[in-house]
Amino acid sequence: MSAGPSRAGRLVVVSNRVATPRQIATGGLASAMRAALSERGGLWFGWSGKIAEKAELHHRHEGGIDYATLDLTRADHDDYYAGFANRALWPLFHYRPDLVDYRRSHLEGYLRVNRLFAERLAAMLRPDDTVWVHDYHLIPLAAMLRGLGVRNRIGFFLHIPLPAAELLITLPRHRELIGALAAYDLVGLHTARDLRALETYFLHELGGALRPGGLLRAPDGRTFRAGVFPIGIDTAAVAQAAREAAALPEIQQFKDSLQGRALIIGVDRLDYSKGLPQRFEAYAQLLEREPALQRQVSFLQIAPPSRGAVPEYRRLRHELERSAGHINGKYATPDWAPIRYVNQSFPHAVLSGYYRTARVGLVTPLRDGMNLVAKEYVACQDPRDPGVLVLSRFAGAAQELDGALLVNPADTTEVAEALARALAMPLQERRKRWRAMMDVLERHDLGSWLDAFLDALYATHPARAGQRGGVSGSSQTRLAKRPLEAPSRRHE
Ligand SMILES: O=P(O)(O)OC[C@H]1O[C@H](O[C@H]2O[C@H](CO)[C@@H](O)[C@H](O)[C@H]2O)[C@H](O)[C@@H](O)[C@@H]1O
Ligand SMILES: O=c1ccn([C@@H]2O[C@H](COP(=O)(O)OP(=O)(O)O)[C@@H](O)[C@H]2O)c(=O)[nH]1
Repeated sequence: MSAGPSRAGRLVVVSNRVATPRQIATGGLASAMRAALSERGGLWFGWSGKIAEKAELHHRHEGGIDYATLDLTRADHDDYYAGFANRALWPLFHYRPDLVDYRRSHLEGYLRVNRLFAERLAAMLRPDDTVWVHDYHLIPLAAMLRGLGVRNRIGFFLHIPLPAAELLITLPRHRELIGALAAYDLVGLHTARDLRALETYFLHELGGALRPGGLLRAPDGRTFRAGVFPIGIDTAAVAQAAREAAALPEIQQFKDSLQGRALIIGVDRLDYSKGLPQRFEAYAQLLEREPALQRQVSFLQIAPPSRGAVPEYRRLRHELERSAGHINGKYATPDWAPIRYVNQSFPHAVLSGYYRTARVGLVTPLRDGMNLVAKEYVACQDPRDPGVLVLSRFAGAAQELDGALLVNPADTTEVAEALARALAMPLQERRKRWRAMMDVLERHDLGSWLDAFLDALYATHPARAGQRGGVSGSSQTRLAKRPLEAPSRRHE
């Protein structure tokens, strides 16, 4: 626990995805915030995950956390979540402008839901609450809260990459959207590259200024702090779970099924940002280049379906089914299947056993904000006989885990070579690389991430009323009102 600035009042976390204690949290944000809040208590506000006739608010208290979750109507879900958030912001921020499907009706829905969140949340806030908003679904939330008169400290954390300004400017109305970040007191990002992108954008696109001490100044005079806070995992707890997992019957059975073969593991939501088709191709190349490895290795890819309402995700699912079928058809023998491709999610207790069993953790996203799977894989290893992490240089985690074999995921030959090297790596080198990574994970765990962000947030002065161009002014009004006044065109 930090000895930083005083933390009086309640912590209110706001995120689109909320994970209650009994759900499997497939997604790093939900895993991390659940761990964070269960330690400190507080209120978690967000989408209930349900679609209903009207936006009803549900309250419950469980595991020391107060949950307030809101249902979404079908139209709100489709425009805000499956639409603007996941067909415009997600692909653009992951450097896939080719996949952006921008529609004005989606942006309107996005703003409508942000306003709904702001109104419902404002009614629940106490004067000394500190609000922590998460991710790209809710960028304009603080601007809208300020417009409703909320003066509390409000922080924001972006869990995904922030792309270079050249890409951001392709988003219609980017100035109002990205400019709305100035309504927060603190904006946190995973890497220095993301922070550079934010500073460059504010400087060159918005005409703002950089001020000493990590302060950014918007053209209307508002200032806010921005900083790099790489998210961590609960390293000690994850390592402990992995030690205990060996006793689970499903892990025993799984190990038996390998019949002594070396395991390569991948664990990812079924998302095009994770580079799965390229990963399958790299594995096929490995089998082709190193025939001696055939029947000696097994690749387990866990890929729980994600965002099935978005067509690009459905297409990816079909593509991977074809690819896994093709590779198995080409190389399998009656008693060996090269790929075990599983569209199912597993609780952390079981996953940690799979991670520990694997000789290689294969984490090759084309872009990723952080990638907690990479960190979990390392934390789950047996220190006496650790596996090797093969990691994309485009995951935020690569900035910290330099004991991994770093690869360009688009270069499938390079990935195949890294796999061969990982499988053949002597014990001494494996130990050295693992120790270097584990040191980082022990020093910068989930608790220290929370402390660092919250200390920085509590150290800000939420004297919003005194600032020129308060958010109840220009940018909030433009953002919230104009699209809602535009005629609703559902099928552009
Ligand atoms: O809520 P979903 O649409 O089901 O998606 C799951 C989450 O995916 C993204 O996670 C990100 O956060 C991780 C933790 O910081 C990070 O390691 C990872 O690189 C990111 O992709 C998304 O940002 C979350 O909002 C989603 O809940
Ligand atoms: O079957 C699964 C698959 C994934 N996860 C968790 O989902 C998170 C994925 O986070 P990551 O940052 O790697 O990527 P994201 O899905 O958030 O983009 C990790 O904590 C995984 O352990 C899980 O609990 N069960």
